[in-house]
Amino acid sequence: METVIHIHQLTKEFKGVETVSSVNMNINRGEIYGFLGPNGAGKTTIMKMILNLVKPSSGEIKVFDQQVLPTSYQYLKNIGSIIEYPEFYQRLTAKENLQLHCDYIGIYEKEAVKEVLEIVGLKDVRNKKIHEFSLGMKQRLGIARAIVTKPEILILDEPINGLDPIGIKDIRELLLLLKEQHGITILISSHIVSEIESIADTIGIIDHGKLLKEVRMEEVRAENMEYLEIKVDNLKKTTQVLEKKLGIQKYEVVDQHCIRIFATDISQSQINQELVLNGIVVNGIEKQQHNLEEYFLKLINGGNRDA
Ligand SMILES: Nc1ncnc2c1ncn2[C@@H]1O[C@H](COP(=O)(O)OP(=O)(O)OP(=O)(O)O)[C@@H](O)[C@H]1O
Repeated sequence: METVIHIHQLTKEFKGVETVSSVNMNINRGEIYGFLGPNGAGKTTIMKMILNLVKPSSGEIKVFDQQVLPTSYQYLKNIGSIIEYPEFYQRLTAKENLQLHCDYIGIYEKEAVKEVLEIVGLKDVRNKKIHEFSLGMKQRLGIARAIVTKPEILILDEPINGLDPIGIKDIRELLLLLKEQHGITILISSHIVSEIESIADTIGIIDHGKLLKEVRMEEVRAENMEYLEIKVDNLKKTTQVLEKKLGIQKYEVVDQHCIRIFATDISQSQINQELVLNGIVVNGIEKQQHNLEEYFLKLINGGNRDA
């Protein structure tokens, strides 16, 4: 897999306070990287450092194998971004706003504006003035502006923030289309897990400036999400049977009568049978799934405990 953004030991201090601490991240070509963390975790600061808007205190950022230096700007032509809220000229139309942007950055490809308006689904409202636009439409126009230069990377800081469920769905579909049909690598931040759970290929979980985990979504699903929940009358005896008779080590005790078993090849009925054979009353056994929200909260709480 080719890494397009490589971040090594990145640290940022503001007035002696570390807001980003020794962060390592790898964003691969063609993927959607979901950058998850509560407000103030340091997501925007990292995105700004990638875009050379904020200078790192230490550490290294490489984009397409080129180290980002305070004087680097050429690489930015290959990155589209929305950091914080996208601003537009309210009295101009969507098309005029994009044309103005193209003039400003020196793109004279006539078709570019038309093309991106079509991609983001704003072709029919291209001649509407921005003050008539909904938040979702403005976000889509922001993405149109970010991709009008045909960048290979798109960096979006909380693009779904404040949108209604339909707006969220629209943006999700748009991002998948940009990834799948246009091969764009996308880094998207959010503080709401469910917003990016379904589209991210990799997630990076950040809290208090530290990257707690970087993991492929398929790994999260396979390893952490599926579990067997068993309700029993005797916890101690159950853990003994699980460990000694069935060789199961990966389990979690929820309470005195409930245990969760993760990543096991042993079938539900086999486990049930063994427990019953050993005189344990099994009041329930069923397959369940953790959602990413729980996984995320667990990591964040664990991170706080360690801090
Ligand atoms: N220019 C600055 N000067 C001082 N402190 C700053 C500056 N920029 C950011 N910070 C601080 O750095 C921390 C991380 O902020 P950042 O905006 O990167 O977080 P975030 O994860 O993007 O959160 P949010 O979702 O709220 O934007 C915050 O405590 C913020 O106050």
